Amino acid sequence: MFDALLLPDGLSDLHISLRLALVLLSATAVYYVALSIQQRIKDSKLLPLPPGPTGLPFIGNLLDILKEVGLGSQHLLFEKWARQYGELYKVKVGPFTQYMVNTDQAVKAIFDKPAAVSANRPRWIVSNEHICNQWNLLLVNGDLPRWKHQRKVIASNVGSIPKADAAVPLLDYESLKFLHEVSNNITVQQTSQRLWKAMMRYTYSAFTSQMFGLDIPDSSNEAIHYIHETGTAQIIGTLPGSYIVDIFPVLERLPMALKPWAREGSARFKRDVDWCTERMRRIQHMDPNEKGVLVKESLLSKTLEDHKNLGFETKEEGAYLCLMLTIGAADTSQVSTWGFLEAMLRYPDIQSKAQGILDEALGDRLPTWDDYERIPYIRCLVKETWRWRPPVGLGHPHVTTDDIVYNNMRIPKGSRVHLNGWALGHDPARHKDPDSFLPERYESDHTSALQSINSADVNKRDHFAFGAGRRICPGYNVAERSLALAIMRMLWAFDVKPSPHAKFPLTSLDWRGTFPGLPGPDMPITMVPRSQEKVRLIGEALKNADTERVPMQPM
Ligand code: HEM
Repeated sequence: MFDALLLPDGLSDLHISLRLALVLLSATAVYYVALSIQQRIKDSKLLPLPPGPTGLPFIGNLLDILKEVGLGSQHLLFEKWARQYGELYKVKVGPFTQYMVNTDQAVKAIFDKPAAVSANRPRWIVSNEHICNQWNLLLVNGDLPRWKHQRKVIASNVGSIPKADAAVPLLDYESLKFLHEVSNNITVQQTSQRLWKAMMRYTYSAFTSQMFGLDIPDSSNEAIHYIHETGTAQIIGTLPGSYIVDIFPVLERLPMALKPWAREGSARFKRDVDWCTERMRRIQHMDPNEKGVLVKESLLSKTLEDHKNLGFETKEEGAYLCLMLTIGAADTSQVSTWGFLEAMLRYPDIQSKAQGILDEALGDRLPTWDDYERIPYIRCLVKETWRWRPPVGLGHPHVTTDDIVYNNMRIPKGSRVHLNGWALGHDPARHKDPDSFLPERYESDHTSALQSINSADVNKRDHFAFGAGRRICPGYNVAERSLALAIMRMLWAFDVKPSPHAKFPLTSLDWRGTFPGLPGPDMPITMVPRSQEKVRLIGEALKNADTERVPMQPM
């Protein structure tokens, strides 16, 4: 019965191998043709994805986008395309294709539901692999054990409600210092660049205190520049086309001598680790009596005091995470608060209304975080600020690890998907009169950031400022406390008014910042104390806070 398998006379081993190879090759070819037919049959049932704007060969829509970047209005271009092409469109930015996700239902279907499938990041050779040595959770893939571990550390030590509540005393203190600096210095009150710097000190210090247990006492502290510059270099490295090796990854195979990006990136990583380690040593060697409770509560102290260093492979990685979290938290919080001031500048009636509500609820008492629950209008202001001026307006890209089919359209495995945050917040189908700042639109929404993000009905989500899916910002509970407190205290203490050289009508594009759609330091505002009594109360409150708290060492 095995005769058929016997070799006919005259067939050499070579012939047999050739025949076998031929059979294998044909089988593979048949297999791939079958697969491709199957995919085509599948695809034929799907609608073609809206093609998106037409672009030039190879560079795609890069020129259109760069032109708008020059004008500071790239978010408006992506918004315009969303209105033109609908829920989902693709755009070519040089050699990269980006899928822009423009409706809440599409966000749910692409980011939330298949969360594990849309949790990776693009490959950023310079930014992720060299500058950050794959230690920065914002840049690494979602299936990396380090990402999972760092998210766990953040959830249990920084991001949960109890931990966010534990950070309120730091926010209290730093916001008080900000009020004090502004209310006592007429030059700061009247110069928007000085106000910007004072606000930067405030948000940077709030987060270095929380992460490192070290604060930033004044705006000239070198740490502000260092942190800002480090974060900027990392983000620039993620922009399409910043580094040639991200376009042609094969270049990464060159010897080190021919890879300046790798040498410079690794040197930067070493510099950053040294910077963090120096601060770690200071905390390690601090006299225990000098360590106030807030220092002990910092993420760095907890990492050092835990006998397993919170599970980090090295203490240095823990210290580095403190820097990454400060980078993620400080600028976004600063520009959120600055965006709120833009609203107050342009909507004086809303400012007066909010001040009236606060005055009625508090009299002349300084607002605290506990007042947030008691004064629903403040929640409306917080939500409206993040809808109107989302700090990450074009989303941070996720990469898919499998095909995703949405509304009969297929996003192939390996695609870059962006939550088009600005377009979503300004979608007239979602928000009536979307370009106006109207906190009243949230009057019947009493949800916290946490509740809204977890709302089963995506249509009820307040906004998408924190992203979506598995990579959603882990700091939203802290961010909500930070913005709410800043809003209450600034409204209580100051009138926001146009500066004498403001050009009318006020147009955001005249004072654009580096975050798309958000105002920068040239926004023509002044902050005038509402009364001398308030200035006195601020001084008294800061004096009491200084006596009660063990001073922190500066960064
Ligand atoms: C106004 C405040 C903030 C805004 C608007 C904001 C927004 C965002 C956005 C849009 C993302 C990307 C989400 C995605 O990929 O879908 C993100 C990621 C992140 N944010 Fe925030 N954020 C804020 C504050 C904070 C704070 C206070 C912290 C820490 C205490 C923080 C830590 C992070 C980290 C670590 C990531 C990376 C998460 C990952 O890739 O897994 N952020 N944030």
